[in-house]
This record gives sequence, structure tokens and C-alpha cells, in this order.
Amino acid sequence: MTKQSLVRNEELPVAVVSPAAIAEAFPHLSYPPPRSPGYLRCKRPERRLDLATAGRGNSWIESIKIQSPTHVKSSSTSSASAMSAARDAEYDSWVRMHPSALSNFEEVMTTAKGKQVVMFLDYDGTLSPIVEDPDRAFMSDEMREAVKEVASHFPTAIVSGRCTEKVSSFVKLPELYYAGSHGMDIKGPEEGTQHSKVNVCKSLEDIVKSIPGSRVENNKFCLSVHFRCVEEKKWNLLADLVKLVIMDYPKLKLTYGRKVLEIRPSIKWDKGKALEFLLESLGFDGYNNVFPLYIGDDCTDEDAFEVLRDREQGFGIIVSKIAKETKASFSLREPAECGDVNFSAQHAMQAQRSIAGKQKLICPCACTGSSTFGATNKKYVLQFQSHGSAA
Ligand SMILES: O=P(O)(O)OC[C@H]1O[C@H](O[C@H]2O[C@H](CO)[C@@H](O)[C@H](O)[C@H]2O)[C@H](O)[C@@H](O)[C@@H]1O
Repeated sequence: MTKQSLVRNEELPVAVVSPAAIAEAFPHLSYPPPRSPGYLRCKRPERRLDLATAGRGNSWIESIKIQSPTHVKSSSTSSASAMSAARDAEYDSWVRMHPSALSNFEEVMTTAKGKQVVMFLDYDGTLSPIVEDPDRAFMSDEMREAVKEVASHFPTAIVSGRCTEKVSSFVKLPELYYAGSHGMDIKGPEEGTQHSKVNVCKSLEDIVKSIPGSRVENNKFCLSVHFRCVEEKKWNLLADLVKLVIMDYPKLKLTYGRKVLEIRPSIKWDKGKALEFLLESLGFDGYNNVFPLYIGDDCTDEDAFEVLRDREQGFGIIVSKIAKETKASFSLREPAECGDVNFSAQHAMQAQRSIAGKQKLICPCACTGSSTFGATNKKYVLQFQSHGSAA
């Protein structure tokens, strides 16, 4: 077992940086975030599948492949390494526009200094790795501990496409707020939606039987039709069958995420609305000393990034290993880094309090390993020590 301490390194500069100074020193932190370079720029992806064009065009498939790439084995080693080098170069260029939230964590927290941080976390692909079986997308104990720690310092909400019951059974932290079905579990949908959904769910379950690998997941106010395990040549057929089913339900709309088709009520409700609703419900609306951080990986999280960007409040952080158009300001490569950010956020707040009180701080949480956060020319060094040794 280990314990850790957060100490101020006396040899390091301690200047308190104002947001204006940060904006000058770190142009990538300015709002709104700079646009991606031209070759990455595209119209905001229209995620809603248009029923009128059922069966025509593959643009949605291309978009899905970009959002959720599958690792393809190349027959030739040289072409595989050329493709990998091109992807790396594209990612390097993208990450300059959306810098790592981990490497820039001190700047993020400096901007948040004196404000009430509110943490919003997507589930799949953010807190849990993407896996083939949606019923087995478990989060690790380390991640749970990281989220628990951050929630002990800041109001924390899980915002998921899954139903509240399911996502909370995965997260297993009753102290959190949950916004399931893309936020619709916070506030119930209109009368009648439930009845339609039961019929649609049954019809969808009937059709997926004809497409091997596909499956329906009932997310209470939304339905997911998964096709991660369906061969690509059947994707269009599956989408057409799904479109046929929901054609009779004008109050439902069809959208898509990471190898998933999502059927939801046509009401204007998304993760951005859920974020606004939660901020308001928690009593944080209308205060400019509130600093929401929203971490997510999917195109559905873009609605929340957009809200933060439009409000010029807090930061959106995208979890992605590949370059993609986003409204987020920062990035993380994978869910594991999200745990590091959660830990860093609460450590940084503890550091601010500790330094204000001129006292050394011993973090209550148990972590393994050793690390620093921020670069060594920055203010704080996070020291991990063996249990019982001097701080
Ligand atoms: O908003 P989220 O919490 O990210 O939920 C969005 C969808 O996530 C789940 O599907 C995704 O993760 C699965 C497990 O890793 C993966 O198999 C699937 O391909 C992904 O799309 C969930 O099962 C869906 O119901 C959610 O709508």
C-alpha cells in the first residue's frame, strides 16, 4: 500500500497566472478553441439518419468508421507502417489544436482557480474501454476510485446514452448524479413515448435476428441497435430495416454513435441540454465562478462541448486516439488518462487549499506508482511514497 503527498517544490516558479496571461502564453487555451486545420475541417457531422434517403449513400458509414476506427491488418508491412506514420502525423497536428488535458492540467486548474468545478463524465469510451459486448463494458476499480475521489471534491455527474439504472450499476457510486438516456432520465419524456418504445423495441428485436452479430439494448428512454459485431456489408441493410421500423413513429428519431444506431424521442434533448439542466438543477446556473469540465469520447458528447464553448465556461475534453473534428478544447488519448485527470483535479484543488493554508498536504487516497503532474518547470510535483516513509 502506498500513500502520496503533494508538496510545493521551492525551486520552481510560483507565479499565479491570470487567465489573460495564460491566453497569451498558451494560445490553444483561448476561447473559442481554434479551428482544426483545413484538411480535418468538415461540416458538423449530421448524426441524424435521414429516413427519406433510406438505402442511399454511405456517408454515415464513413462517418462511423472515422468516429470508431477498427484496427485493420495490412497485407504489406511497408504500407502498414506508411499508414501508421500518416495517422501519427495527422494526430500530432490535431493534438496541437486540442492539447492533452493531462500535460496541460496545471493551466486548466489555474483557469479554474477560485471557481466551483463541476465534473461531467461520459461513460462508454471515457470511463470504460470500448468492448464488443455492451453488457461487459465494465470500468476498472482504479477508475472507480478516481471518480469517487473527484466526486468527494466536486459535484460529479455521469452523462450517458445508457439508461440510468444500467450505467449506475456499472459505476456503482451512489453519490454521483446520473443523466441516462442522453439526459432524458433526469426529466421524464412526454406521455406516450414509453408506449411507442415498447412496440419499437419488439420490432427491432425481431429484425436483428436476421442480421448476425446485431443486438438491441433497451436504454429505457432510448434504444440502441449495436452492429460492432456485424460484418460491414450488412450495415446498410440493418440501418434500412431499422429506418423502416421507426418510419411509423414520427415522435422518434434515429441517430448514431460508435457502431451503434440510437432511437430516441424527437424532442430537442441531448447531452448539451442535460449538462445545462444539471448545472441549473444543482444551483450552479448564472454564476460565473462555476467551472464545468466535461469529458467524453463520442459524437453525442459534442453537444455538451458546444454548450461549454458557447457559454465560454469550463472546458470540454475529448477522449480520442485519432484526429477528429471537435468542439472540445483539450484531449486525452484513452480512458485510462481520464482516471489520471480525475485524480489530478482533486489533487490540484487540495494543493490550492494546502498552499493557501501554508501546510503540506497528505492525500487521503491510496495510489500506486509514482508520477509528476504538470511539467517539471511548473509549480507542483506530486510525490508518491511508500507507506510509512517520510513525506
Ligand atoms: O454516452 P455513452 O455512455 O458513451 O453511451 C453511448 C453508447 O455506449 C454503449 O455502446 C458503445 O460501447 C459498447 C461497449 O464498449 C460498444 O460495444 C458499442 O459499439 C459502443 O457504441 C452502449 O451499449 C449504448 O447503449 C450507448 O448508447
